[in-house]
Amino acid sequence: MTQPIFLIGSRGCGKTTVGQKLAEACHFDFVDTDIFLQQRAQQSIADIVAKEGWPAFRALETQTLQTVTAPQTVIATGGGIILAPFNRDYLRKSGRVIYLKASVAVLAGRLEAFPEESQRPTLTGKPISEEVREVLSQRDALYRETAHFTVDAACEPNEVVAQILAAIAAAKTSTIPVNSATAG
Ligand SMILES: Nc1ncnc2c1ncn2[C@@H]1O[C@H](COP(=O)(O)OP(=O)(O)O)[C@@H](O)[C@H]1O
Ligand SMILES: O=C(O)C1=C[C@@H](OP(=O)(O)O)[C@@H](O)[C@H](O)C1
Ligand SMILES: [Mg+2]
Repeated sequence: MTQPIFLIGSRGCGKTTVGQKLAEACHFDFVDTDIFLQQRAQQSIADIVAKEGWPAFRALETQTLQTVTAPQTVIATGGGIILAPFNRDYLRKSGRVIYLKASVAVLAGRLEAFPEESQRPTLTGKPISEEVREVLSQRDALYRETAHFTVDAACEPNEVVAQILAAIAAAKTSTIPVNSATAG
């Protein structure tokens, strides 16, 4: 299996953390669209959004997604990558897409502990747990329609990696189409 593996899901679900471990486990390269984009732009996401607005960030994100997509690579995306229909289609066509799903309580707990505000400027102006609830209710269906597999992102990172590897391995040996083989 050399297809890229894309990790999608809400802020704080662990895409960056799990992505690094998954890449090590598969002997794949690792790229994070947010880290790549900020290095290229030589500024933080908070600065890009403050100066140019969210649409400018979203355009850079779509460009970055295409630039970093490569075989044998695990790609951690930003939580809003699935907002653009182009990105949703591109992700599904270009590799295996994994939704790291977690509850509002788990996500809000992690984001309150590690807000990383330079990478995660507010999306709504509301307190973290209210924002997480509102944004997840808008995006959950988009994550589900984009993903080939959904995993439980509330457990510890090595366990999330194990779930992803098991889902990919099961799909390889199954005759059932990927979409109907899992919750995703
Ligand atoms: N499975 C996990 N269990 C506990 N903490 C986690 C887990 N995954 C991520 N974290 C922590 O949550 C925070 C956000 O993780 P991160 O990987 O940056 O999420 P994302 O890239 O999806 O926004 C980090 O501080 C990270 O250490
Ligand atoms: O949910 C979002 O819209 C965003 C999530 C962030 O990435 P993480 O999901 O890695 O925190 C980052 O791309 C940007 O702040 C926008
Ligand atoms: Mg991240």
